[in-house]
Amino acid sequence: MLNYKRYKSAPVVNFEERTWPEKQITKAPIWCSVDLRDGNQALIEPMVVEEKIEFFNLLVKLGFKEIEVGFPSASQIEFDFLRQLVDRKLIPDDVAVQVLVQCREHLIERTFEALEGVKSAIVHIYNSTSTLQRDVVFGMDREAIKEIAVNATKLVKEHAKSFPGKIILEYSPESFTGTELDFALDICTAVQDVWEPAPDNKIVFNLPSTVEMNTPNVYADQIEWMHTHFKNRDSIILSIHPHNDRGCGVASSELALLAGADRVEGTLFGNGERTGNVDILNIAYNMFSQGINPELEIENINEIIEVYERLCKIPVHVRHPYGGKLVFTAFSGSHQDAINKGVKAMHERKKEIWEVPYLPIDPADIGRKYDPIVRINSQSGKGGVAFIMESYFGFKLPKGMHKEFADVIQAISEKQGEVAPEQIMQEFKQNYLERKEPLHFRKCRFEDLAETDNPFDTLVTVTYTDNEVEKVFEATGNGPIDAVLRGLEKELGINIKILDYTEHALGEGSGAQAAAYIHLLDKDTGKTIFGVGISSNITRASIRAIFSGLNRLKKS
Ligand SMILES: CC(=O)SCCNC(=O)CCNC(=O)[C@H](O)C(C)(C)COP(=O)(O)OP(=O)(O)OC[C@H]1O[C@@H](n2cnc3c(N)ncnc32)[C@H](O)[C@@H]1OP(=O)(O)O
Ligand SMILES: CC(C)C(=O)C(=O)O
Ligand SMILES: [Mg+2]
Repeated sequence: MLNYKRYKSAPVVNFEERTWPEKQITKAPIWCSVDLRDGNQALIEPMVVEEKIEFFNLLVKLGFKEIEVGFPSASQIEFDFLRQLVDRKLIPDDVAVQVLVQCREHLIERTFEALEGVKSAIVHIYNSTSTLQRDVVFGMDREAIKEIAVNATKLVKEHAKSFPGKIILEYSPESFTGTELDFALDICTAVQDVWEPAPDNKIVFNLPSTVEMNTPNVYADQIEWMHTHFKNRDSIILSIHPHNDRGCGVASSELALLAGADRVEGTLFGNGERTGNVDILNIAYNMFSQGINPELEIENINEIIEVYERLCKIPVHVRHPYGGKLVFTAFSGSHQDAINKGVKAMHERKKEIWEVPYLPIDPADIGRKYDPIVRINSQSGKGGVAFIMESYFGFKLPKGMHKEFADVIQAISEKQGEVAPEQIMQEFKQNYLERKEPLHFRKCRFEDLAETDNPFDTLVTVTYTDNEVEKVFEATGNGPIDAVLRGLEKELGINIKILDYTEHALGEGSGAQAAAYIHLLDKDTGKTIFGVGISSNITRASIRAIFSGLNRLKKS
């Protein structure tokens, strides 16, 4: 049995004035990527300078205006990376680079050396404020911890005065979620008093869930409490920095945005310490799926995945929201059926708003138009097979035929597992289009009897082979299909009724083929079956469909 008694529940916030449960997200926050710092510091093999540069360029391309580029005082490689960005003029004018540093004098000095030549920088200082870390890491009381933050703020302020570019201060009471709220506010206020921000020169207070310790509603309460208790709130950018220890990083972020946060720090696909930082793409695509502009250029997720996987050397999980290989694919029958109907309804009703069951967004909108929406295995059903036939090959099987053909595919999938679209098409050809034994239609001549005394309007002369023996017959009927069928009934001594007939063009243009589907009833046995034919001539396609159906009847 699990020894759960070793653990205690994290405290909740007694904050009845909360308003976040009533709110809705309506606009994108300020995004700050921490891939090159928090993400990078958690990699088995941290990125080398050239890799960081490629990642930085990707972040710029995606539209990030604030990018934490590293911890330049921590190592030469981190220092050199920032120098490369500056020396190679890789930082666009509208992008602020952010640098992290502990509240320690020599590290702050080294950080400013690294920043030389930067036009706009966010200097991000942090110290841990949680009860646990005050006790076991620092062995200090609240006042001493506060002094660390205040002294560092003074130092940054001194450096900022003589710095030629713009410096914004970001302060993180690290381990905020394990910190008493009154102390978090007290330490932020002390920093605020030293820095003296103003509405046109805001300070960033970043309230991290360094370790996710509770349910997202508790984080939201903590954020709203701070949001409503900060003084001079209009001089503050309230930033969040959720981690994902409980797997709720995205939910925590979304509730924290409702609770008053202005800014989100996170990473692509949630890379970062332990279970990761919050996945910014996930939040952004969630917004997009609700009709909100996420204000990031993320319409080509495949390109993002390619760069991310190559540089971080971490694969995106197949079930990862939006990015995973399987997240837009349905294997199961009822899902496939609903998707098939939903996609059809979208086209037929020319709907502007995307509404397809089981697909929260159109994969094509984020560059995943070649992803299979439907894959066929033994859990699949007739809707899925019909969807493959239409979306891959253009065959709009009549509804009554879905089960007949799905049964053919089901038998195969039960033996071999997944059946690829090409194999489904192959089976369709073998079972319908190329069904030429024992009867093989060769050619047909038509004569119009409309101006004659004949009660029928069409005379056909059909050449076919029966078990490879060539035969010819003449027959009359109302239209070519009726005439051919009457002739075949006589020739073969059978009684056939046409239950249904449909046809459609298979492609654009005059050279396009047509497909004809015929549903036949054998009146003697009561058996029904479909036949399918294709040709550039629709009458020929229909006659082929009759022969296909009769061959299938004979076989069955
Ligand atoms: C939640 C986060 O992700 S925070 C960011 C974490 N990222 C990193 O740490 C990556 C880069 N860090 C490093 O390379 C190193 O830690 C360095 C170079 C910055 C500092 O290295 P060192 O000084 O050798 O070691 P270390 O980080 O262990 O320093 C610990 C000392 O700093 C103190 N300290 C730790 N964090 C802070 C802080 N934010 N502000 C002030 N002091 C701090 C500790 O209490 C400890 O003090 P002690 O020596 O009196 O016990
Ligand atoms: C440096 C801080 C903001 C951090 O990464 C965290 O608390 O997770
Ligand atoms: Mg972090």
